[in-house]
Amino acid sequence: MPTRIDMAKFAKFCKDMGFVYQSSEIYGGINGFWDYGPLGVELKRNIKEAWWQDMVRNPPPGPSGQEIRMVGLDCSIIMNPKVWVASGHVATFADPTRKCPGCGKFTRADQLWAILAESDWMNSLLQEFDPVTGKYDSPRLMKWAKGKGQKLAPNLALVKNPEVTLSFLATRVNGQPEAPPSLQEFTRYVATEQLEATGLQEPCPACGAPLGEAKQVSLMFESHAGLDKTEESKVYLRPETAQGIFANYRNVLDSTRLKLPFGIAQVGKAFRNEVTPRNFTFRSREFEQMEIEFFCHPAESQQWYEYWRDLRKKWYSTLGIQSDNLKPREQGADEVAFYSIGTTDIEYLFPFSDDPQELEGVAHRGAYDLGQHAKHSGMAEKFMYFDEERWNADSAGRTTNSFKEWMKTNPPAADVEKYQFTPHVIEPSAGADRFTLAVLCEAYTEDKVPDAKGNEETRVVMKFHPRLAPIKAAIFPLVNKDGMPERATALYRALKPHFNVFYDDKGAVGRRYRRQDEAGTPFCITIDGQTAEDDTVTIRDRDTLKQERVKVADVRGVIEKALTPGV
Ligand SMILES: Nc1ncnc2c1ncn2[C@@H]1O[C@H](COP(=O)(O)OP(=O)(O)OP(=O)(O)O)[C@@H](O)[C@H]1O
Repeated sequence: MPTRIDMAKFAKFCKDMGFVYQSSEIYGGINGFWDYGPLGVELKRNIKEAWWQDMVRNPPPGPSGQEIRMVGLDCSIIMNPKVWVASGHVATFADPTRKCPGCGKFTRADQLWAILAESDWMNSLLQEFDPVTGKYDSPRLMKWAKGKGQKLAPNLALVKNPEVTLSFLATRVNGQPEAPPSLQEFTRYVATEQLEATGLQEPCPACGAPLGEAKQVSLMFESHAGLDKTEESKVYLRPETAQGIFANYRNVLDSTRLKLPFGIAQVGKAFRNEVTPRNFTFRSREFEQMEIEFFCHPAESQQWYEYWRDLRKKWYSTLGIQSDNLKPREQGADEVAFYSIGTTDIEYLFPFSDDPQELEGVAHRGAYDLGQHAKHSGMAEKFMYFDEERWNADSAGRTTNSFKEWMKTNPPAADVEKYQFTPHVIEPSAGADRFTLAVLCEAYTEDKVPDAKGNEETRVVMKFHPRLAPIKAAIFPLVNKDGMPERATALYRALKPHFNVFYDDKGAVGRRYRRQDEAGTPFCITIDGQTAEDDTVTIRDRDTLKQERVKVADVRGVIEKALTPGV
């Protein structure tokens, strides 16, 4: 089984440091909602700003070296509900869900095994199981079944029929000559045996009672606009930012006079009434998306799909995500949406799961979305694109320069589609919170460093890419005398307009370094006795621990260099 991070422990670290807090914690919290603390808000802002800078303001050239034209939008969260009828969300944005007749809790049916693997009773059971050898000790599991198991999941097969379940596990787990089973497989063995031995349904993750049948349940959050709470006043909180872009496609074309291909980007909140919010912020009910709809000629759409798919994967690596942990996966025919010509999920190996999980989907959506809005709005002509440049360029051998006149000659449909068509759309759709979580997981490192006396000590260091680091530099006067605080304050004030910097004069310098390591600050700048003599300071690198003497006037340049985008 892969090494797993204890998400409860990790969430506590994130809380203690001020990265992420549970929403409304003083009232017991609310499932699926999170707040970002002082460090977290800077981290997430840096992520969104890096995305905007690299994808919207300065995307790399296209497949033939051409400039990429991108603009932004900021749409309302509540839109005319007809948008969501046209997009298909009202009818089909739902997940298969199973209700537990025992405790009344709902579970997402298509993720049941993964959810079961994370349940309290499974985690308690795992403590009796040796994940390194993949073996278990039958008497320990028997003791669990008769003790903790009775309390946590009295209906579980292992609790009801421990002898039968254990003999089954002996053949399937200990008897397995190949690799040890994954956590989900192990869970499945426990529950499969339950099915075979007792004829019960799969167990509820919360209480172990047999679950009911799967039913589709809508994920749309509903509200009402206006004081009358009627069917007519019903509105939805947007479940994605994309539809605001499609609904404004014509407005953007008219106000910017952009020509294909071009992209429209939006960053904003989305809401999904997820059946089983889980894995810290990974699956929340309120989250932020960073979405691009890239409109292009149908004949060129495949190359644009490949451009965005490759670029988006590369972007994560340039921000410090190790390539080995990034797993782009082309969706299979069984999972891809019916209108999609191709979809690649860029997945990340989060430490809470043995399977990679989606960070972003890059979808070739064909003409589906614009086609739907053309149909439902009754304004089909607004969604057709006339490619004037191509029409003018292809004038050779034509008797008229007027497209209207030419249409009267009944040209073949394939010829017409060269000039007038519904654009195809490539959609790279990323989650700002999911990437923030990936960045937090990837950055979290425990290493050994020498303490003040030269002894080895364990430090926690958040190895954020400098562009994403919440604090770029911390400034320390070595001691609070001999003019050092004044010089340190002057440097702090000089850097503050440019970067998020932090001034700390409390405690031993070693302690101050540790605090900044935990916050992921790439540079610690110390003003010491020598500063008064030659106007230099030391800059300590968070990762290498190397200290360099640098002229005060050069400090800003050192930080700026580390923040240069690298896509
Ligand atoms: N509940 C959620 N919490 C946090 N981020 C989310 C959530 N749902 C979607 N996202 C983010 O929005 C992106 C685009 O949304 P999309 O509709 O493609 O997700 P999805 O395929 O439904 O995701 P999943 O399969 O994980 O439910 C996802 O890749 C993810 O980063």
